[in-house]
Amino acid sequence: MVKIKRKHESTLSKPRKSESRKRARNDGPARLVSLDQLRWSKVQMPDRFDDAEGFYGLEEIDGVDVEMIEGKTTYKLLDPEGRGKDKLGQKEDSDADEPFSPEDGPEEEGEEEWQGFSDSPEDAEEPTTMAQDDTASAASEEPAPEVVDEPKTKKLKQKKPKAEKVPTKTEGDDVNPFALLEEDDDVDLPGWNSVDLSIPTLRALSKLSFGAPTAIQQASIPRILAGHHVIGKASTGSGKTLAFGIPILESYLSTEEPPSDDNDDDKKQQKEKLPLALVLAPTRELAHQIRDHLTALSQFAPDFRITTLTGGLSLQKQLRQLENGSDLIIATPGRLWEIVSEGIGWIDKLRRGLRFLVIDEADRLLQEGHFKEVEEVINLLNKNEEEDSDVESNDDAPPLEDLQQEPRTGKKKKKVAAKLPRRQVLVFSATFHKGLQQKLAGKGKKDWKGSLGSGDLMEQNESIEWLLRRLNFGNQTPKFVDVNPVSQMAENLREGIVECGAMEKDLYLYYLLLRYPCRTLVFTNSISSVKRLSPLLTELQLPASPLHSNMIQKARLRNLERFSSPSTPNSILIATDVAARGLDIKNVEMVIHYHVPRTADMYVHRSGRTARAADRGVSVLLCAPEELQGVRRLVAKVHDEAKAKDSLGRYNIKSFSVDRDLAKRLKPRLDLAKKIADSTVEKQKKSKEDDWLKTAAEELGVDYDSEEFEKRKVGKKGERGKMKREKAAGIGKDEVTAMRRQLKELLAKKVNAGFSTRYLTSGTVNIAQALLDGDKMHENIMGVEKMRVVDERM
Ligand SMILES: Nc1ncnc2c1ncn2[C@@H]1O[C@H](COP(=O)(O)OP(=O)(O)OP(=O)(O)O)[C@@H](O)[C@H]1O
Repeated sequence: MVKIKRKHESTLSKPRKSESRKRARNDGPARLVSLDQLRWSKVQMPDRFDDAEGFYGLEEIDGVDVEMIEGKTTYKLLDPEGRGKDKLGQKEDSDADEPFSPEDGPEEEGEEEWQGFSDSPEDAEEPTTMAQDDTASAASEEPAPEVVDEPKTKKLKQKKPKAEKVPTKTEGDDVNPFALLEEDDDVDLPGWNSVDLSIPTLRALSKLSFGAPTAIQQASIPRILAGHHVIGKASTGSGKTLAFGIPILESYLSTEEPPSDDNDDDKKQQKEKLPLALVLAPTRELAHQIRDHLTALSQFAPDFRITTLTGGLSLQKQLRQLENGSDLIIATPGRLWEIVSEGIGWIDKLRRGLRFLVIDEADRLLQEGHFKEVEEVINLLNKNEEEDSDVESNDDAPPLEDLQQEPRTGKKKKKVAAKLPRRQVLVFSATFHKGLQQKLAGKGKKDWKGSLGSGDLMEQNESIEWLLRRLNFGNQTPKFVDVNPVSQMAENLREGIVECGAMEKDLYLYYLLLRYPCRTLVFTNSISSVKRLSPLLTELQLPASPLHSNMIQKARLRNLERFSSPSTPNSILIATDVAARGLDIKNVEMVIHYHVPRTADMYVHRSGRTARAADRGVSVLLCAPEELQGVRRLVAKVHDEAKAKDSLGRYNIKSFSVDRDLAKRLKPRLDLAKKIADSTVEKQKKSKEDDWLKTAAEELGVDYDSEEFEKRKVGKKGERGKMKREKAAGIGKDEVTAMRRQLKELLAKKVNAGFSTRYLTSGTVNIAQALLDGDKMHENIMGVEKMRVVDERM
């Protein structure tokens, strides 16, 4: 069998569908046909194949045998099981773009790979149809940027009843029409009355026990539903994901059309599955978390399909999910760029389909190598958009507060908006630098657009201003919604420092983890510190796992899962800033900054992994004396300075009290554990290095002499460090076993001599209070559960 390609010529017109179908019905499984009778399909060129050199218009055909009969070339259509009758002229919905599906057609190269791997439940998603709506929700055009400093409590118009999602594959014709009405009665969420939502969304919110919107949700959702671009700022853990997730789901529900019996091919073509929304997230973990969050939100919209596109997991599988149809795509910029730059037709589909572009953790998206990819993706989406980015104007449009969502009737809505953007851009973060905030709030001298200027991009590559300039807001000024204009920190967070020498950080970290056992996230500034601390704490029998960007993706996700598991309430995650943004892990009670964060924003985001939603939490900075001034400055930036300064004008960050005697008694354990951990790490490193060098030497055909190599390395890394590493790596197996035995004995001995357990009480522990009040509060800080740990190890 061959695959034939031909260059498109108008004379080689394809047979009309009805004609070819007729022929198919009359013919047998394998037939001789003329060239024009074959079902040619257009060869799709990669999206980024800019200079096609005449290749556009190329057509191809599969499943054809070529035979020479009496000097003439004849084409024989292969149809092994006679099923080609349908295939010849009539495409089936599920394989709309493929001449033969892998199941139906002859085996093709690469088919196995295409079947994908099943390492995630996403595989199970089934394709369904989705109708697109060209109109956006109603809104008025307001020239000045609207700023919402306080959450608006003003009630919008009374909620109108909405049509329930039309049942599709799981619910048959014999569904009890009253069942859905009965279920509606279950939704009693008066807290959400101010936001006009459909029944499936309300039911999910009720199931999730979200009785009322958070401030950012209350302020943003009506504006997004009304069709505006929104830039949203709210503290960490305040529910920003649903602030954009709810309007996306509402938009989907309002445009979803009931399945029709219509078999007409052309109409089916019109119902092409296009993605409705794209969320860009800076890290893979965050992308997966957003998916989980929005999957829970859309649990009563079973046909709402979410696809995550993240690096480290199978590209083929993600592509297959995209092909199956996706309403919402959640992507990291790298993987998205990989797909759109090499894939076929995706840029076009995104351009035509997207009604929402969400930039989550906007400022971070521009850091750490994402800059170029974000720029490219935005440029591609913007292409050809500038001219037609707004829908028609309607000067009579009502003001925002009077706007009301159309009832979810499942039918297309009336176009009543004034210059509504065709695609809404939603930008969210907990941190926007103060200058920009002022500009967005219209308090600066220039308006936000004018002031962004056109400076050197490379100088501004970490600036959200650059991003805002690049995003296509069309003629609409985005609404800036800021629900915490003064302090950037979460309300229930207690912050403080533990002062210690730079070389004592390991000791005080161990002290804190042992003294206040709870789910704790420890942040460091480097991967090497994560790699060192994680085995060290493991040797000390603490449940610690590492997380950094050099780990393979599956290990990253596994460690996160382990850290979040309810069965390990005192788990510890040692992480770089890859875990600083967006991660929403239940019951993280303490965040420890082993290294002082490099920026104030990073301090906000790291600390924001605790004290989320209504929970409380504590953020502890391990701070060497020489770091103190910098820390004061850093912390001052994220608080209301006027209130936070002491009489000397310094930001008054609390010093947590620690029992230094007790800490000192922990030192022998720590020193021994360090020796063991260092030896293991160095041995692993050496063996990896040796392996790598041996392989490289083999490939180059040279001899590898590890001693010779070491000699050369010394000059670079320093004699002392080298000797230390060598010593650690040189510790024999027996010695390590002996040290482990010794450590076990030390860990079994109590070090809290003089510390009476009779005061220990059960109940909830307020670690922040305990840290603030110091050791006199021992009796209040450790519950029975915690006492068990303390008894064993202190
Ligand atoms: N209306 C609500 N009522 C109660 N809890 C909510 C509500 N909305 C969201 N939450 C919960 O609040 C927590 C934080 O939400 P989310 O992760 O969206 O915060 P965020 O503002 O995006 O935080 P970050 O800035 O750290 O990314 C989640 O556990 C979420 O389930």
